[in-house]
Amino acid sequence: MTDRIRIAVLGASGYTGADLVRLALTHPRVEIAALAANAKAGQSMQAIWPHFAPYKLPTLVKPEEIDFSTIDVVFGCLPHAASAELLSKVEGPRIVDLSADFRLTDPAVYAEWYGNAHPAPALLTEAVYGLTEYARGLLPTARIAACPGCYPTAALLALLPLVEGHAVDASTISVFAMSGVSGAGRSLKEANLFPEVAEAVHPYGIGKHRHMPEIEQEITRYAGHPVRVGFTPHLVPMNRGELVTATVDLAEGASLATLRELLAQRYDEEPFVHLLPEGVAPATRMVRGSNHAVVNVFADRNPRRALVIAAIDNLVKGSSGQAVQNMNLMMGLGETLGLEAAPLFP
Ligand SMILES: NC(=O)C1=CN([C@@H]2O[C@H](COP(=O)(O)OP(=O)(O)OC[C@H]3O[C@@H](n4cnc5c(N)ncnc54)[C@H](OP(=O)(O)O)[C@@H]3O)[C@@H](O)[C@H]2O)C=CC1
Ligand SMILES: CC(=O)N[C@@H](CCC(=O)OP(=O)(O)O)C(=O)O
Repeated sequence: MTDRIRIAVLGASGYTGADLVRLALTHPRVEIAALAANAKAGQSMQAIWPHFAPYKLPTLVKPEEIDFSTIDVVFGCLPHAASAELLSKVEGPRIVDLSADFRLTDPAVYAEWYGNAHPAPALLTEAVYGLTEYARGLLPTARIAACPGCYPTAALLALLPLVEGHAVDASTISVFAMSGVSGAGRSLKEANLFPEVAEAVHPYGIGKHRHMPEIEQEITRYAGHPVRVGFTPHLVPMNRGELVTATVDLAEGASLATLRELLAQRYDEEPFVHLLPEGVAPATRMVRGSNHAVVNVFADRNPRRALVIAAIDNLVKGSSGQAVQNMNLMMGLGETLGLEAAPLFP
């Protein structure tokens, strides 16, 4: 009997799957028991990921070839819809899903924004929205952790303390966001080729990005009334990293100092979320390759408004790192295990 948690990673040939494997390799309590892919099943990890050459890893198989009765935790690093479809057949192990399939509590909202009926609506009640810092009480007993999208992770970490503290008018939130190209996954898309993304910034999903209902769902939960948010993502020519700048009106009686105090109170004890010193702007370079998030608040030219900025690595705190953090809590392990690596700089 091993004291190691046996994990299976579905989608290990994709970007989040690979970063999950990278983190799992140095996690003191994890054994990588099975790795799955789709088209790349049958290949070795080293064949498709040269950076894993020094490591011994299981060969990629199809998900249905895995004996899930030998697995403790399954990570779903799969496209939405395929994820819920496959995970609905997995019985026994705890599930940490990185796709969007279990984030939205209302399957009708999911269908509206994702363009397909939810493949497993009955499982939604078993899922906890896994923004770790706000889900600690629920994760130990949850069967499914629905890891937030990368943009919602950054936006919510910046905004929830202020919304929870009623220091801002949540109905005025507008989020300008930027992501590195790995955020779009590893599949070949013309729009993500080097000549298309290099030396350019592309806004996309303008006025209708699928992370809007996700951010709104969580802001609404903490505001206590329905909220609509503005959200405009941009693709920027870097591999990994994500930065969000939220503009918001101050609530009556609140000041910039109130916002700073709320962020300080909420994050002072957090291992992975940090309020930077006054005047220091969050930047993606500060968190690259790590599970850390950095946030800060600034005065706007309009004295009734404020700017809240957050930076994360989309492949770590924005996906695989947060997924490991959630697994640690689900399995009763120390929350920071396997996630202590400092950011890579420069
Ligand atoms: N990239 C990011 O920054 C973030 C991504 N996410 C979410 O995480 C999930 C994975 O994203 P990412 O790693 O970027 O995606 P990739 O496109 O890089 O990888 C997708 C993976 O899923 C596998 N796959 C695709 N279809 C099937 C199927 N029908 N059956 C089994 N395996 C399948 C692919 O296998 P093969 O290579 O063999 O085709 C590949 O391993 C997505 O839902 C994404 O939205 C969440 C937060 C951040
Ligand atoms: C740059 C880029 O394309 N990013 C992705 C978001 C990645 C992510 O977090 O998406 P999920 O909700 O699928 O998990 C997008 O805008 O759709």
